Amino acid sequence: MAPKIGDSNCVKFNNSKKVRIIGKIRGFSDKESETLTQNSKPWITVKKPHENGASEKYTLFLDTQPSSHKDGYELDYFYEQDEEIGQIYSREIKPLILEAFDGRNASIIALGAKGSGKTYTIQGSQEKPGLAAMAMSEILSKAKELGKSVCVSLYELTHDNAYDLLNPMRPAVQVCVKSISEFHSIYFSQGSSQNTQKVPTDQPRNHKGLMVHISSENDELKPNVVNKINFVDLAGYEDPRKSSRDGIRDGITAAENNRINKSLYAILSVVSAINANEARVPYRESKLTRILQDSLGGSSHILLLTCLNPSFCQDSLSSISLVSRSCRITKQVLTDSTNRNQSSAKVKVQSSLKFGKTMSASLSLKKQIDHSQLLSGKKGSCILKGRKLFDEEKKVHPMQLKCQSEDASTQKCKILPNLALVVPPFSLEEAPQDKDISGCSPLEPTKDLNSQEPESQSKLQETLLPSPPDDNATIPTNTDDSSHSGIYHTEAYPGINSVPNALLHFEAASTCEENNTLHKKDDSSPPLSERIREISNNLKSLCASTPLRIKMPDEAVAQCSSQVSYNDIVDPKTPVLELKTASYCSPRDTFSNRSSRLKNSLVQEYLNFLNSANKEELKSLKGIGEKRATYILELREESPEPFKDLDDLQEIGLSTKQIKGMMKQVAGELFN
Ligand SMILES: Nc1ncnc2c1ncn2[C@@H]1O[C@H](COP(=O)(O)OP(=O)(O)OP(=O)(O)O)[C@@H](O)[C@H]1O
Repeated sequence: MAPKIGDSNCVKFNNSKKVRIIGKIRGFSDKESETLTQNSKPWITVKKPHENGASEKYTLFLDTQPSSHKDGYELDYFYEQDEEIGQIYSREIKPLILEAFDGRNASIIALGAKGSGKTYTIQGSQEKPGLAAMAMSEILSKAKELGKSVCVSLYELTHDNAYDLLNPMRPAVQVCVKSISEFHSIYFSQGSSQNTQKVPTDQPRNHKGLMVHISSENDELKPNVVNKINFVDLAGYEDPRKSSRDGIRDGITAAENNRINKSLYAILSVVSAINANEARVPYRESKLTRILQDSLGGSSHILLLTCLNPSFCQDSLSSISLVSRSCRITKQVLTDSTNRNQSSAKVKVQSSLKFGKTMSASLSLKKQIDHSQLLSGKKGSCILKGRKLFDEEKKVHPMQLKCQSEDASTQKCKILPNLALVVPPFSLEEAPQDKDISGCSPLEPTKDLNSQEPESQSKLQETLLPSPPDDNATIPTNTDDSSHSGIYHTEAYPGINSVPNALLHFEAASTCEENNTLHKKDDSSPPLSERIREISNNLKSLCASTPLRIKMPDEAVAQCSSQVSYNDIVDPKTPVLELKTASYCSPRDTFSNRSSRLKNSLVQEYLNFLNSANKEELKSLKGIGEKRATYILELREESPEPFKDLDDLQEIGLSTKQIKGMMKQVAGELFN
């Protein structure tokens, strides 16, 4: 029986804490209980806050955790094996229901290794309902009391395509639910009853979501306001390196596993960015994060529930490691990323000056940085590392320098117009017009996409996906403004008509990106020397190519010359890309532009190599011996691509001088 709202042990979310990360070790199944011996020892030890000194966190210690995590994994709360789902419900979910009726969206996301109890906890069964079913009971009775209506959507993400479980072949379905028995018949009979359909897939691992829409169509004061609570049962995390020789594990190919893991990393990157209050939240990196966007960003609350297997499980260890990083970053990582933003802005200013333009930019940020603390203390460096591992986009692109904070009025943010020779990432609206910079034509979806994107999916996405004007901004959820509510009407968001196209474009781009990743992950990746040769050849073709020039809109350039205040900021505009074959560029300029591009691609190849090479290949590099190679593999276990820029090599104990030396050697090999 679900507890009633009003219990005293509810967790109180507040505005500054949008993300709460909890853990649950699942109970033994009957079969497991039979095989337990008296000598079976728990593999997880938990330190509660009062045993943890000043920390308010729970710390988990797991058997065989890597030395890089000897301090354990921090979580906001931890539910023991014998604690019931009802306890999680009363403490964690009830406050979110109250908030949803108050206008705040919420996402409850369960992740963990395969068999860690995610489905049991989120969905459960008719006999033992999970969190979603318990919540529905409460939501329905509260909706009745307040005269609101409740609809649900059930979807599944397979091969990164979204299917509506209520009818995968038709446009997205929202089914109005009036009673809990009606809900049970929909929810617990997925794929078997006439109400629900089997998704046309052979995929045993997929993400499943329940989206509950609470709308106030009968409410005269706030008509058409919709708020959402999402329950997401993510596919189980599986270490990408544990596939069998033929690349298949549990019926899943290595490529598919990478794709699934990529969407898990994407959701953690989003949570991590929101947790750190970062200006850019990478919603666009997976379809799931797009679907959940308006229930993750803005004032929404996120509850990340990490499910753990009761017996030793390497995948559980890896998943807690991934999650703990999103949890730890709040304070230190904000300063770290802030620091990066600042230095990145400085670099851009300097490079602009080099190009002879006058610019001014400054960032006034809420949190001040104690850089020495970050770099000196061991913990600091560990946190720095953790953040780096999730920092998908190290350099803040000036076009993305949009300050977002709870108290915007106290902040000053300046847009730094861009003169760097970097083509900015396109926004969804701009995508179709933009030149393709990734090597894939945005207007030509891949064959795979054509074959796997039936019209019904686009329609589903049209309904499920919010259509924010900008990937960089989180969507505010405001009960007083229907345009910000869960359901996006085309009148409110004129851009929504372009979503299916834009989505295709997004997919095409991400498919390319994925192909690159797969290429990187390929065990048979060529050794560094071969890659260097490849770069050398690329250089030749690069030299033969047409120079790219980026033209700034006049008004933006004009703004550069004077100080810009927060209020003056105009929406950044994508610079016009011009292909000028006839324009004059001095040979020296051409040479330095091209050699700096060559340098960048060489560095990138080197990092790719570090992110994918095996131990022996790593040891063939100058400065990397047995110990460092092992540590690199350990880092890769925690994150698929731990090295995103050269500074990250400091994590493996290399000094700036050593890193330079390594790169010189690599570059020198080009001429051997
Ligand atoms: N608290 C619990 N008590 C007893 N049995 C449990 C508990 N939680 C999960 N189980 C059992 O453990 C098994 C795995 O659980 P479940 O299917 O929920 O895992 P999962 O994480 O969703 O797995 P997958 O990633 O494969 O979907 C099931 O047989 C389930 O009944």
